[in-house]
Amino acid sequence: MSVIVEKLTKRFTAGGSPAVADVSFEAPTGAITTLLGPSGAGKSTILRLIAGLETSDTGRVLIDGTDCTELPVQQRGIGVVFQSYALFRHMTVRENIAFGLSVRRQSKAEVEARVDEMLRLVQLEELGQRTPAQLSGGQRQRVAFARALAIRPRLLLLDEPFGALDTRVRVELREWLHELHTLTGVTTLLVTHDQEEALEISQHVVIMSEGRVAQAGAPADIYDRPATPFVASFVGGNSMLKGQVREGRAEMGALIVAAPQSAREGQAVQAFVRPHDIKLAKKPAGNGLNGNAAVRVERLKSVGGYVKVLLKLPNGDTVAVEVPRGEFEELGVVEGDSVHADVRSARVFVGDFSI
Ligand SMILES: Nc1ncnc2c1ncn2[C@@H]1O[C@H](COP(=O)(O)OP(=O)(O)OP(=O)(O)O)[C@@H](O)[C@H]1O
Repeated sequence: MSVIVEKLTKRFTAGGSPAVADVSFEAPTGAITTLLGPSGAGKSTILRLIAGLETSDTGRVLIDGTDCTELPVQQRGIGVVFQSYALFRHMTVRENIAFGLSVRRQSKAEVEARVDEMLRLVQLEELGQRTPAQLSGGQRQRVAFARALAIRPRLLLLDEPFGALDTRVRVELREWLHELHTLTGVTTLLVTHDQEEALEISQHVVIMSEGRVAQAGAPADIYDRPATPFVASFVGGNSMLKGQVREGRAEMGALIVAAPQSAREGQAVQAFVRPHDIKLAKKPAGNGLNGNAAVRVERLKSVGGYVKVLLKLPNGDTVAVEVPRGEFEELGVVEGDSVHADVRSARVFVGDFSI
């Protein structure tokens, strides 16, 4: 069941700036689509508009080709999981999962069978008689998924479902959700502000900024070809460098990369460089445009299998580089040293821009 959002606009205060402004996108059938963006970008509001929990000022929501804009929440066939567990505290896990089913007038045996199936699906077969207070945060969230999926929704909406959990559980559950989705195949729309989660888990990403869609596409597309300075600054951990076009090249202090073909002499540029796209060497490499750029190692930080190197350019700009630990040891530099930096690739934007 695909979801098509057409020109949705929502203002919470008359005359104020819209929380969602003329938003259109498609969430493809059977895929996980992520709405990714900073806080206040309008992600949750879009999800609530699709669920029918808010009414839009203008625009339409089509689920599998049917206009659902006016349809009451219960008739949309949607399962929702929020960040806060929203489980009933006085009910057992089984009762929580059965909740939506009982309302649908199914026989007791049918309900019990479906609850068993859901408990197996979320791997909590042993915990059906516990109450939410007797579960860990991760387990509670799995119950919330079981409850949302029990009604056989045609669409699953997830609003920061792992937002309240610690990093380790969050990463585990991300993998778990991926497997769950492979088993169920339910069209899913996930709201997150965590780009790693978005890039890892989804087949389609919609980047939001200030109530609007900044870019939509496959995760690799967005990562490799950010369409605007905002997207480049938000995704990929890029460092941003300012500079100018000179002789067909974008010069940012000591670092130089090829300028886009449309660039004219003297134009301002903004270059976004990913942390693994700078090659460091003790001696000038001489094979890149800027193989001889000497820059200062400002700070070093070892993080697991790689080392984060913060470089300071002669113009005062800083650039973050990630070097695999083995490579770093061969490089043999300490804070305060000078190294030669070669930018292997950068995304360059020319002209007037704002982030
Ligand atoms: N019920 C409401 N009443 C008034 N303003 C609201 C309401 N809900 C959201 N907003 C405003 O709409 C804008 C978008 O909020 P929304 O929660 O959709 O953003 P978000 O991208 O999901 O952010 P977050 O990640 O922080 O949840 C914000 O400026 C927010 O303050």
